Amino acid sequence: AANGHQVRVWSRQGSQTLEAVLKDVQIILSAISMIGVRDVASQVQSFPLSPEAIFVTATKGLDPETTCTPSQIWQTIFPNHAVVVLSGPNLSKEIQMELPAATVVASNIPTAAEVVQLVFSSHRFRVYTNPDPLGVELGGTLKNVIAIAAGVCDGLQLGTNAKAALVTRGLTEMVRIGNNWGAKTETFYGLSGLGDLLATCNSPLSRNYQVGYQLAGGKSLTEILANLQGTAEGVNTCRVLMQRAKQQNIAVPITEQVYRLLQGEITPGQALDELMLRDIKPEYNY
Ligand SMILES: NC(=O)c1ccc[n+]([C@@H]2O[C@H](COP(=O)([O-])OP(=O)(O)OC[C@H]3O[C@@H](n4cnc5c(N)ncnc54)[C@H](O)[C@@H]3O)[C@@H](O)[C@H]2O)c1
Ligand SMILES: O=P(O)(O)OC[C@H](O)CO
Repeated sequence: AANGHQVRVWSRQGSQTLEAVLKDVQIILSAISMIGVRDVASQVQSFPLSPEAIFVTATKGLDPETTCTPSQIWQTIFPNHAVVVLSGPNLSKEIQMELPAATVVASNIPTAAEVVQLVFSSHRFRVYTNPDPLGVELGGTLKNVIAIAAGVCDGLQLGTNAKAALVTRGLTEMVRIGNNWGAKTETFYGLSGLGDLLATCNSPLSRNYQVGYQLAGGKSLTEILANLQGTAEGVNTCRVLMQRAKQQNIAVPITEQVYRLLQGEITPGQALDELMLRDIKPEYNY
């Protein structure tokens, strides 16, 4: 809107119908929580759309039923439309305050990503294109689980060394999962991977970080989620990821401890011991 584009907003709480909002639009940006993506995408399917309409997805989650990413859901339902992933270190409260930020847009159709780059770029929002939509989407999604662990680390006051080790090994875990999925390694070292990991693992504005921090403070997950403003996607992502890691035989030690903590099977202290006492090994398998 700040760039002079005409913008219409739809939400379940609003007065306008989804059909009216979508009439003749060129870009459809979805920032729905993962839990609602399939349902809303199916509703959109029943409305007439411009054949050139581009879908942009900002959701950072995984479908519990299929382990699909949000863009995969949109692309399956709209095979003839371009789908662009938008993801990066973009804590919404800071964006709202017009603080400077950068992000990444990625699509299998490069021209669609370039259109979205142009539409969203401003003097306060720097947008880069990237040719690896899966890697960009997984960066924003997988870091939420590590952000929960980072919140626990800070909540337990484990220190700067521990946090650096956790975030670095967290990135290695993200790369391992991403590679298994078919994403490119270098994408995870960019804004949508390392960039978003740094933002969420170091900010109390991150809901995922807050979940971890408050778990370390002794609150139950139910209590934390009941009082949280907005969605902490990492809780669902962690469960879906554990399912996929087991199926694909991927080593995900940090995700596994976050999962057991969220399930109430272990305490934050026990999760720490489990990670520290794992078998010693080389840093990388070259
Ligand atoms: N807030 C951020 O900083 C930020 C930044 C980038 C990306 N994201 C991602 O964007 C998504 C939304 O984040 P948010 O902060 O706006 O979360 P939020 O919880 O504040 O808002 C989510 C919205 O989705 C709606 N919704 C949920 N289920 C729905 C359904 N079945 N049908 C229609 N609407 C439904 C909710 O009503 C709500 O308006 C998440 O996946 C998040 O990871 C958030
Ligand atoms: O509040 P969180 O933890 O969902 O993080 C928000 C965004 O993903 C930050 O880029």
